[in-house]
Amino acid sequence: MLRLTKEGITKDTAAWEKAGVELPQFNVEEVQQNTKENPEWVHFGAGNIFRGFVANAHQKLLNEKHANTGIVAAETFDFEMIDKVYEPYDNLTLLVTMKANGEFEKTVVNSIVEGITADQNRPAHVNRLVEIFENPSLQMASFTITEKGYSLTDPTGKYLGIVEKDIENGPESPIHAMSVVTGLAYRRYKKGQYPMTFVSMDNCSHNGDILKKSVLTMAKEWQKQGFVEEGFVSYLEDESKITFPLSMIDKITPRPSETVKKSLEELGIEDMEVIVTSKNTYTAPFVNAEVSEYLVIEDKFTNGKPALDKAGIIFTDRDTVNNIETMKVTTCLNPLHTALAVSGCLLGYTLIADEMKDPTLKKLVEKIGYDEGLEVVVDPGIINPKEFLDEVVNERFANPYIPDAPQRIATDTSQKVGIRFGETIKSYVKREDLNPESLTAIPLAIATWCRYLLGVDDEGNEFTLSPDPLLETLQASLEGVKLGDTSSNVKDILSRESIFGGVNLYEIGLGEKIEGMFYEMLAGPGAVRKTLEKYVG
Ligand SMILES: NC(=O)c1ccc[n+]([C@@H]2O[C@H](COP(=O)([O-])OP(=O)(O)OC[C@H]3O[C@@H](n4cnc5c(N)ncnc54)[C@H](O)[C@@H]3O)[C@@H](O)[C@H]2O)c1
Ligand SMILES: O=P(O)(O)OC[C@@H](O)[C@@H](O)[C@H](O)[C@H](O)CO
Repeated sequence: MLRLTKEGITKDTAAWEKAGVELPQFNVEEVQQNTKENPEWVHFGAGNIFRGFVANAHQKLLNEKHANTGIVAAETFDFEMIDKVYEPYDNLTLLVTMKANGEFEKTVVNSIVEGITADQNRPAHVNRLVEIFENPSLQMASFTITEKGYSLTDPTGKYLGIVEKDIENGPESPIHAMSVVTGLAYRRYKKGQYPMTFVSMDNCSHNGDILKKSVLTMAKEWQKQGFVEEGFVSYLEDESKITFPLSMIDKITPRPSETVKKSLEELGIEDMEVIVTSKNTYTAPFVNAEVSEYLVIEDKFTNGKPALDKAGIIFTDRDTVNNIETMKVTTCLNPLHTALAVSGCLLGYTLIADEMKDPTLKKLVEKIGYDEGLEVVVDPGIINPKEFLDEVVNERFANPYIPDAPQRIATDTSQKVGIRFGETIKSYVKREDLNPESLTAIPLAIATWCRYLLGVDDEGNEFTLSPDPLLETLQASLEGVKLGDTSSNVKDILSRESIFGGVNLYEIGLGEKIEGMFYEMLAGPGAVRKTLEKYVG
C-alpha cells in the first residue's frame, strides 16, 4: 500500500512512480529548514483552491530551483482541516488534475511545509505565526478564505458579534480572520515596521481593496480603543511598506469526489477519505481540479515576491487585473456558474457537466454569457473574452470528468449575486444605448435563486440548501410559501439593494419582471423547467 506521508513518499518512490504519481523534485528537508528560519510566504485559508493551484504553482518553482522556501498554510476558521488533512499527511496533498480525455494526472504537492492554526488555545501555533510576521524575510500573506471571510459586518452594517469582541479585546487574542491578520501586522509593525504585501485571491471584485478596507477598519477601531498607535494605521496606509494588490484567480476546483477517491484507492493509495468538517468544509488528502488555470496579480510588492511568473502566473498593472477579474467574475464564468448552481439544485442535478447536456440549461448560460454578458464585457486585452467564454461553455463546464456539483457553487449565493449579476445590470443602466428591462436570462437566474430558496425542488420534494450566511433571513421572507401560491414576500428579498450590488431592481424595471418569473416557477411541479424553457427558447 502507498501512504501519503513524508516517509511514505521517500521510502516507496518507485511504487509511487509506477502508480503514475509525480513526486516533488526538490530537497524537502532543506526547504523546510529555510522556511523555518526565513519564512517568505504565509497563506490564509488552507482549502482546495490553495492546495490545488497556488501550492502546485509554487512547487514548480521549487522543482526548478527558482525558490528555496515553502509556504506556511494558516487557518483562522476551520482548525479541523489542519488536524485532519494536514497533520496526518505531513502537509502533503495529492493533486489530481482531470483532463478532458478522462486521464488523471497525479502529483504529490509538498510545497506547503507547515500547517498551523490561529487557535488561541494552541500557543505553539499562535507563537509561530507571530514569529513569522516578526521576521523581515516575510514577503507576502495570501488569502483564499471565501468572500464572507473579509466581512466585518452583518447585512444591516452592524459589526458581527466576534468582530465586536475582537475590537473590545484588542490585538492579543483575535478570532475573526481580519482581526487575526491585523493583529499579526501590528506585531510586524512593532518589531521593525518591515514591508510586506497582502494578496487576496478570492473571487470578489476588487479583492485587494476589500481586504485592505477590513484590515484598516480593525486597525482604526483598535486605535480608538487605545490598543494601537496612529503610526500603525499610517504604516498600513503607506504603500512603500504595505500593499494590497488586486488579483484574479481561476481554476475550477470542485469538492473532493468519491469517484476520484476510489480511483486512488484502486492504485493502492491508502487513507484517501473525504471529510466534511463540522464547519461544513469538504476536504480530503487529495484535491481534484481541472487543467485550465489563470492567476493574474497586480504587480505591487514591497518586500519581493516569489518568481511565480516562471509558473505561468501573470504579474501586471492594476487596470489589467481589474479588467480580467471583471470579465471572469461578472460576465464570462461566475454568473453562468451561479445560474447552473441554483437551477441544477432545483432540477435534481449533481454534476455541472450533466447540466450542460440539458439543452435548456445550456441555452440559459449561453444567453447569460453571449447575449447579455458580452454586450457589456470589459476586454482585458490579454485574454479575449469571447474565446474565454467559448472555453468555459464548451470545454470547461462540459468536461464530464470534473466532478463539480451545483450544490458546491450554490454555497453563499447571497454573497455573490451582487457581483455576478449586479455588475452587468449596472452596466445596462449606465449605458445610454441599453435598457436593463431588455434583460431576460439574468432576471430569470435571479428568479430561479428565489425559487431555490424555498428548498423544494421542481418535483415538489424538499432538498437541503447549501450553507449561506443570509439563509435564515432570506427564508424567513418566504416562510409558508407553497407551490401554487400566487403571492408572497419575495419582494422583501428583491428589494434588498445590498444583495444586488446596490441596485434597486424595482427602480430599473426588473423587480416586477423577476417576481413574475418567480410566480411562474411556483405554479406547481415541473413549473421551473417550463418557465426556463419559455424564457430561453
Ligand atoms: N474552488 C474553486 O473553484 C475556486 C476557484 C477560484 C477561486 N476560488 C476562491 O477560493 C475560495 C475558497 O475556495 P476553496 O475551493 O478553497 O474552498 P474550500 O471550502 O476548500 O476552503 C475554504 C477556505 O476558506 C476558509 N473559510 C471559510 N469561511 C471562512 C471565514 N468566515 N473566515 C475565514 N476563513 C474562512 C476555510 O476555513 C477554508 O480554508 C472561494 O470562495 C473563491 O473565492 C475558488
Ligand atoms: O468559489 P465560490 O464559492 O466563490 O464560487 C463557486 C464557483 O463559481 C467558483 O469556485 C468557480 O469554480 C471558480 O471561480 C472558477 O475559477
